[in-house]
Amino acid sequence: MKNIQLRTNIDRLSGVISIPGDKSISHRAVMLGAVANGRTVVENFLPGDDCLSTISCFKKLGVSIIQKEEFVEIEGRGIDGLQEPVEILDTGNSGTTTRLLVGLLSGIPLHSCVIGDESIAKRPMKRVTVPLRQMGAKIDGRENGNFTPLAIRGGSLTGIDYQSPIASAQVKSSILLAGLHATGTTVVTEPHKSRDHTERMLRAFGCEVEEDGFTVKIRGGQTLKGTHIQVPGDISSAAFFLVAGAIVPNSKITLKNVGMNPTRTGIIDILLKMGAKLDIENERFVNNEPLADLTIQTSELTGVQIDGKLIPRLIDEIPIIALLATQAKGKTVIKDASELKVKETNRIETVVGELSKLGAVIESTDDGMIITGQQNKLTGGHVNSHGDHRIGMMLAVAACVASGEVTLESPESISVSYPNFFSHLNLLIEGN
Ligand SMILES: O=C(O)C1=C[C@@H](OP(=O)(O)O)[C@@H](O)[C@H](O)C1
Ligand SMILES: C=C(OP(=O)(O)O)C(=O)O
Repeated sequence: MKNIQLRTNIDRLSGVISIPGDKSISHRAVMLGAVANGRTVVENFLPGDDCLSTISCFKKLGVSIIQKEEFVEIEGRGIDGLQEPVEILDTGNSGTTTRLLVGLLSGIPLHSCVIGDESIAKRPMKRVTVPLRQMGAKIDGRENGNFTPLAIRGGSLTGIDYQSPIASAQVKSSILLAGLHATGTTVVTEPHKSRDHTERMLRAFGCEVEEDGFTVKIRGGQTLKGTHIQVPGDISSAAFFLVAGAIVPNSKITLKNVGMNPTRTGIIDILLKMGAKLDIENERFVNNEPLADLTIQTSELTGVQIDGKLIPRLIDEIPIIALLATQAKGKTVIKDASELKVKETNRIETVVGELSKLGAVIESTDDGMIITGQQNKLTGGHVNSHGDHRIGMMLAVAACVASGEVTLESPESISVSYPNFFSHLNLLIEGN
């Protein structure tokens, strides 16, 4: 897509929007639905490019998946029912699809080949191929299985007790999905708790999963029963408008149906700690996942320190938190976030580089960044998403508080997780 001119110098955001489905939960609904017995219906599925890549891979594995306007219907083939794919499984830009799929396929006696786009080809896969090989999976790939394309010959796995060196839901979920097909029990322990959507959804499909602190256990050989899933709105998508509402003058916006899983609500903790005027209403549960409606207003903000166990609870929100910090009083220091270097882009580099172009005072560190809030408008500039959806959306929100013209290169990446992002932003600018 061509460069676009972003809307700048916005004097007010107002209105109500319903946040689209959670990306992590949408992926898992398709994956678990595919290996369940019977039909699974998924409401509020996120039709973002990443989740469409998951659907396309499972269709190639012989699963019938019908996408309708209101829901997605998956005819489960049972735990042993996936077909050997004739074609290569293309996971596009999605790390979640790649790592969870490789875990699931490791346990099934099929040969398959998994490939993604240029960004996926640079993202480390050893974090899953090492434990999966310990379980008995035969996986080949560039640099001894660290990079795609990966060739998998699955089957005959044995449960392991794995201490993960990183808090990563993709690592944990990949091993748990392999563990479904392994003999004995598979145990994963993390240094901090990562998002637990896989555990919650396995239970919604009738599986037993034990949790004790940062340890999760699954017994192999369990069957899944097709179910009805209602996907909550994605808090990682809501984060862009939470920040926009807090920093654009004269704003008050309500975001409906936001997933409030405590492993994901680090952004809420940070907004409140920085002094944001945020109301949480209508709290409820759907399919073992908490939801709420959030109202945010223009706020006086103060810088904070963000580190340690908070990092996995807001890892995908760090680009937009960096923007938030540019509009706060004082310094914000983000530490312990070197995982940012292995996302769709090196997000320490892309956040610091792109926000600097708009006049922000921000510097990178080895494992994070330091932002000195200016409390005045950003400048104009020519910025680039670098093919990273979260960088693209962060820059579109940055433009709202920029005084000059802002041009965005590679805006198309935004459809990876939020295809109707610009229509929602325009609705709030026009005041719906
Ligand atoms: O499991 C998931 O759905 C995800 C886990 C996180 O990655 P890591 O597991 O690499 O931390 C996150 O950054 C990603 O957007 C989605
Ligand atoms: C890191 C992300 O996703 P994934 O790892 O699935 O590509 C993200 O959505 O910010």
